Amino acid sequence: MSRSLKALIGPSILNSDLSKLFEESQKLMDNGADYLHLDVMDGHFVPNLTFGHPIVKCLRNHIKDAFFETHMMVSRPEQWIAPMADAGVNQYTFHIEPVTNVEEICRKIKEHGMKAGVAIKPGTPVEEVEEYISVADMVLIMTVEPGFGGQKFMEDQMAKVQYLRKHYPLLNIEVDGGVGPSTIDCCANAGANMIVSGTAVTGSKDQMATIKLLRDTVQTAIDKVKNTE
Ligand SMILES: O=C(CO)[C@H](O)[C@H](O)COP(=O)(O)O
Ligand SMILES: [Fe+2]
Repeated sequence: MSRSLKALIGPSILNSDLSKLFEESQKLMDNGADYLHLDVMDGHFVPNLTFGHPIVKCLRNHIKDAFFETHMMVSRPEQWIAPMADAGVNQYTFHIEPVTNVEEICRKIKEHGMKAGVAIKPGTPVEEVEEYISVADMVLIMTVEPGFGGQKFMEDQMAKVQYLRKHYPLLNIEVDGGVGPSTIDCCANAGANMIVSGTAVTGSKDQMATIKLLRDTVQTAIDKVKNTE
């Protein structure tokens, strides 16, 4: 049986009311999110702080069945693998920029029962992440400088997505930053299938409709390519 790509929407709770992390997260799942994208920042790799594994573990105690992806914007990704696995994380996505042992980190993530995602910032060439595709489960192309929610989508990053999709038809490619109804066509047509959307979803009056619009747009683009093969 051939494997096929699926459109998946993972809202980011970064810009929501974090004092209500559980309620906000549950609401997103109830409104049709496929997974939750949890932005972890260490104040060193990026100039901002969010939360770490103790909070993720508390969230997991209240939300048993959602797929949790942690987007690790940290200088020492290796340090947090075991605690995040213990916190119930399903996918550990880290930036390749601050480390030299990407393969080893991916191996360790998998040994801890999680999927491994490799991420690049806008200034990092796509070739630098391409060499790790065989050891990773997903590639994240950032469409803003990591660190803050609510920034403007960087359309020029779509060339990286197009390149990866052309050469790796079944690769899970995620985009993150400034993605919403006004930029989703761009992402879908370039070939992204995993969509992180923060402000556009959490700030929307109708979360369910917004999540559906994002998913339908991406799935339609995937099906179109499938039908021309
Ligand atoms: O990783 C991130 C920022 O570093 C966030 O996931 C991202 O910015 C999502 O928020 P928005 O859709 O509002 O841009
Ligand atoms: Fe993120």
